[in-house]
Amino acid sequence: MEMLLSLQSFIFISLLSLYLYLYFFTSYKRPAVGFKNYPVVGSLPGYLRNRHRFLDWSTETLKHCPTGTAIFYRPGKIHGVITANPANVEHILKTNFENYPKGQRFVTLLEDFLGRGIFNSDGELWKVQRKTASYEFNTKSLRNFVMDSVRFETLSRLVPILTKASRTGLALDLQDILERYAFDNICKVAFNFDPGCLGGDGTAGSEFMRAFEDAATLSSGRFRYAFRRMWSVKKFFDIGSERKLKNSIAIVHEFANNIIRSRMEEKTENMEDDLLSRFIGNGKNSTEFLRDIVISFILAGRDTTSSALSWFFWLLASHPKVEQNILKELESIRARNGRSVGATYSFEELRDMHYLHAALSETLRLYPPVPVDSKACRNDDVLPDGTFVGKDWFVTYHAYAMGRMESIWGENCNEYLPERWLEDGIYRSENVFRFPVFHAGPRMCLGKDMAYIQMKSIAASVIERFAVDVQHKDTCPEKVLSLTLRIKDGLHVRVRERCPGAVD
Ligand code: HEM
Repeated sequence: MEMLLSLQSFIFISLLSLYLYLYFFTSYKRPAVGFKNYPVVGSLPGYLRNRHRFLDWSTETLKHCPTGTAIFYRPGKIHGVITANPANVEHILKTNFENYPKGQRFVTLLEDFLGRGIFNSDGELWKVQRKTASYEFNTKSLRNFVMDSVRFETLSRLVPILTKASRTGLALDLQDILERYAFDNICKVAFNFDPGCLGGDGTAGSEFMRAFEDAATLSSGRFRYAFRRMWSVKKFFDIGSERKLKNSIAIVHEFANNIIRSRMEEKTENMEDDLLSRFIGNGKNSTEFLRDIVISFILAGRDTTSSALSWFFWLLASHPKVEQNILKELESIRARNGRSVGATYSFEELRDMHYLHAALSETLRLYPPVPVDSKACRNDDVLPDGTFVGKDWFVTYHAYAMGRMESIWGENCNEYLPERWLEDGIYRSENVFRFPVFHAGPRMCLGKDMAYIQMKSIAASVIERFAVDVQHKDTCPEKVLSLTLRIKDGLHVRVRERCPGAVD
């Protein structure tokens, strides 16, 4: 009898252990790994159900994949691969760079707008532009030009607008203001033209800015058609969004052509420090070539910094301790150099803002302006994590998901914690393949330093003068994914002056 009982207990305990093992350590009850592949329709149903929250849906999916890589299926065949694995990112962006160009599809979809500018070309055409541009981006004179332009836009436009709003109690869309700021600034740097979209009279530039925005949004919309060639049918019949795109592009191109032509007619000694003047150089390049370059730069520098700063001000609103630390850092830099609020910061002073640099990088980690970036695979390949990639598949690295991976950032990966970037108070940069927010390898962002100068100048000037009260600060705003990651419906704020007596 006793033996029977102990046999029963043994069987019971064994079954219980098996059940617990299956429950906790196997895929039982867990979501399927990777994007679900349905017969005939591939991963499309999941994509269509989650299109409005694509970034979070794909992040959840990648988190459950053993190597952070998932295959995406088109009806009937494999479409491509999405990865959040740093070793794969290094392979795609650097080690096997030649095998992962932008590719024909990307280039074709953006060609009407961007031509073959640096942002939209591969091979030799890209190399030539990259060589000249990287040389120019490293010159001190360009840096000074950027500093002057940022100083003017901040003191003459941004601060007065916020001061007025604080005195009248007016609510503002801070994202819109930051986008206008960035557009003015990048036009100045690209071809020394001030569109005056933020607080200027704006007549010359407003139409250009609107047309540019439409052209960028409608061109990126071509990537999202469920039927891939639908846009070319609409283009052929000149209807709907394609008709609007054609008109917007015509405005942008005419505007840029006029500036370029008149600049080319000027004598060389009148040349300015802007990028166009530098590219005109020996006078051998055609108007069209120069136009494509300038438009690529405006596109690259336009919405990226404004996107980062919009998310930064939203995060800051619910992290008062971070705001205090930034204020303390600014105070100590001012005290050290005997300057009062209102005097602008020099390049060296901006460089010394380690905590602010960390707070901005931490924002970029959680809300990268370019959250996903795709390449085309030229020849069959195997990624370092063992994933096979076929010729003509797309390969996407997911910077947004990477910022949320425990394997990269640890258990507190979802927290906003600028301190993770600091060692003894000094900013410590992260490996670019774990933090590919500015891309990496030969095609790494050329405007990174310029972006930090601009972001730090704006953040410092605003924070030390104004308290920014964000409406609904405790709810994460809805995201919109066009070419960059924006806040849907803008960032609505009221501002209060901190020190009305500051020198302006
Ligand atoms: C926070 C701000 C910024 C972020 C996060 C950012 C990020 C990026 C990323 C991810 C790419 C690669 C895109 C691709 O695959 O083609 C890129 C390329 C580029 N960026 Fe930025 N960018 C920023 C600001 C700027 C600014 C202010 C400029 C100034 C003009 C700029 C100029 C460029 C250029 C020219 C390229 C193309 C490089 C090439 O293809 O060789 N970026 N950037």
